[in-house]
Amino acid sequence: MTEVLLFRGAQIEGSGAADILVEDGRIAAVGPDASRAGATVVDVDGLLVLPGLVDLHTHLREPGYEASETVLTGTRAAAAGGYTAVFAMPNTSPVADTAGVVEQELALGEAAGFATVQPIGAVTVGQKGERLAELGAMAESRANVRVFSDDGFCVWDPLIMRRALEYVKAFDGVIAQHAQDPRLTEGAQMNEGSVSAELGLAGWPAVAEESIIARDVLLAEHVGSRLHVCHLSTAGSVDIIRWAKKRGIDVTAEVTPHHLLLTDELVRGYDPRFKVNPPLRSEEDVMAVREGLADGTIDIVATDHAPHPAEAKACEWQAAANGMVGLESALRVVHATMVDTGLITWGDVARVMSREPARIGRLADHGTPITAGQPASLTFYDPRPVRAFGQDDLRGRSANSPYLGRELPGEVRWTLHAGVPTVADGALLDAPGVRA
Ligand SMILES: NC(=O)N[C@@H](CC(=O)O)C(=O)O
Repeated sequence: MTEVLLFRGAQIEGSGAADILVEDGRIAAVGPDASRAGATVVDVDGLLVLPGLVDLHTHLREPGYEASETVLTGTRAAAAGGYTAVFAMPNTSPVADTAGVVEQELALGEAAGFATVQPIGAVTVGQKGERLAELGAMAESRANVRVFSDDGFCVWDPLIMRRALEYVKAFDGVIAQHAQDPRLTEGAQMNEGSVSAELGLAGWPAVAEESIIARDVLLAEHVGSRLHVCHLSTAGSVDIIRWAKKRGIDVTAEVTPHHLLLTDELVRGYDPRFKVNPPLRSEEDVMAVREGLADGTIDIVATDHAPHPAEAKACEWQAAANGMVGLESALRVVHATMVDTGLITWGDVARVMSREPARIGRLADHGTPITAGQPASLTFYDPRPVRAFGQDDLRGRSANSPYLGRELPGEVRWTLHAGVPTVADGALLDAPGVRA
């Protein structure tokens, strides 16, 4: 028996303040006067309640790269950021390209208990892009995989991409493409533009992303399958997705918090914390991805949480690894860039950070409405404080955050994973449900 919790005075977007009673992993009642004898009462006056956040793009690094992150440390970081489910990218060692590895990943998530871990399977064996992995076996495994990606690498071969799109139709799967033409980005170090020209760093042109997206939406249309585009970062990519959706192509797209906020101007300081794939782009691109998210062209925000150990970043720019951690900061960055700017509402935040990622990934029990009978995976967020993002905010194993020292609004106060607190009163718990 878990604790019965009564949250008093939570703000639900569109319906004002309400009390939320949580019992046995579910929302037992919602209303102005929900109550239960013996319930622990929690005053959440002034806090917003959101469906628990769902990240469609997390690198958990285990198995194989435990110096960067483990399933336990990564899901603790997730909980701290208000997430109750993460989709784990397959670029582990071994690569998650068989039923055995995705089932191992699932079991590690269940053992950790901080968030639901839904494995993503690799599209090709070893993510080498040469032949299809056992997509069907991963789909039929206990991990019930529906999202497949070679993220970190592009499924560059158009015939393999076509076959993958065709294959996953049988079980309503989706191919999540890392859109990057490898030839056009050989040796690339940063966005190709005026800053790269000035700094003399090899450029990573927008067209390397856009040409793959253009090809893939046409392939998805041709075979009548479902495509998801990972971490879209350029104005041209937004235009292509807008065009494809208008045409009725079954495509969805994600943007990362960092591409909503940061630009390639930051590379001038040569601080490898700002080195990421795809690279930080121009101000014009940032404005275009914000607009794309606001008008529904871009469906979701996904973190691309990519932890790296200190030594992979404490070196000169060219030698540094690509990637930024993002789970702990994502909601605050979306708050700053999209809500405080008036581009979207909190109801939209629930859609782009919970409901739609769960729907795209076909994940049950997440992104559900905040009504009686639904699973109690919830995030209580205080939008009022504004403070600098600091080391204390980082709860995973790696510290490669681009936001350290930057003022950001908001604070996650409570995270409930299936009714069990993982964050209580602003503090990440040592073990789920164990409060001091
Ligand atoms: N997004 C990143 O910058 N890094 C990713 C993989 C990748 O997409 O290169 C990682 O796994 O580190």
